[in-house]
Amino acid sequence: MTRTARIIGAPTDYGANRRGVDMGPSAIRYAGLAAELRSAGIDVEDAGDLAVPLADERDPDAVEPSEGTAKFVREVEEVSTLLSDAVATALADDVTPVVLGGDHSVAIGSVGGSARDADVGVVWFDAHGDFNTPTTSPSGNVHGMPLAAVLGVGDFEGVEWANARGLKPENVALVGLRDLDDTERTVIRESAVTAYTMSDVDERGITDVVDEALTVAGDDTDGVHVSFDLDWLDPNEAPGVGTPVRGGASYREAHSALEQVATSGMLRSLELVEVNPILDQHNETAELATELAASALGKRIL
Ligand SMILES: NC(=[NH2+])NCCC[C@H](N)C(=O)O
Ligand SMILES: [Mn+2]
Repeated sequence: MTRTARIIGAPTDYGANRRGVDMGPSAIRYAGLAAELRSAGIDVEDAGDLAVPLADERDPDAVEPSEGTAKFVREVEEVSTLLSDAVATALADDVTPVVLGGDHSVAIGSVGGSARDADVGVVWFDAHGDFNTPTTSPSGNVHGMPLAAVLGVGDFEGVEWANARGLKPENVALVGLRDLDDTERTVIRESAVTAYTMSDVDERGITDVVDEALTVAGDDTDGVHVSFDLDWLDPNEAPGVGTPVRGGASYREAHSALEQVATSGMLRSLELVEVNPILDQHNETAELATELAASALGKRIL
């Protein structure tokens, strides 16, 4: 059966410190996402963009002290709720949600929607752990917190709009970490999630690591959500991201990892986040996102 992908744009940058990721969905569409997916034999629908509160009016000083150090948490809640509904609706319609960020805080909505009516595992490709809580975060930026949010860790315990119903930490695998904050490192160690650093990738090779990550995420679940932060790649490959870290995945490793995702047959929902067109060079990071989405959805060379 042909897979149908439904593109859902989440043009928000409320979770990031640098402006510009709100233009990610536009840049990825302009790079030819729909055509690329169709050429791979995938049917495509485009649900357009979510109505994100106007970012031009944002004022960090408007953040309530009672909201701790999580900046724009009310706006993030609003976007998460909209996105969670859109993702859950796509799955109910039997199509595969392909969410375009936006900063990585959008994962709160995508994982929430994907795990609303099913048990879901998550494979998280990222340079960072995104496991801070408002208390541990050095920046206050919610894009460094989405995994803690969906898992209900720390301050996020019992926060209904943030916690993903059908997700257990035992089914979460982080792949390719190379930049953790000190407290975040402790929180990850204490959690039941499985984390693979870039050193694990160096030692074991990408195939072995992703194979194990998919086993973790797929163990006794109804499917896997793939959260793909473009900053997982080396900045030489993906310069258009707000928080680049040297020593990332290569172009081939990224394709190979996502081809494995497709081959596993477990992909339930996908998101591509943190593309920042302002920092990009000639839209190459958006083009890369487009290609990688096709690999995750089953595009093959032969
Ligand atoms: N999705 C991302 N780009 N996250 C970057 C997080 C950076 C840092 N750990 C923070 O909490 O602020
Ligand atoms: Mn991230």
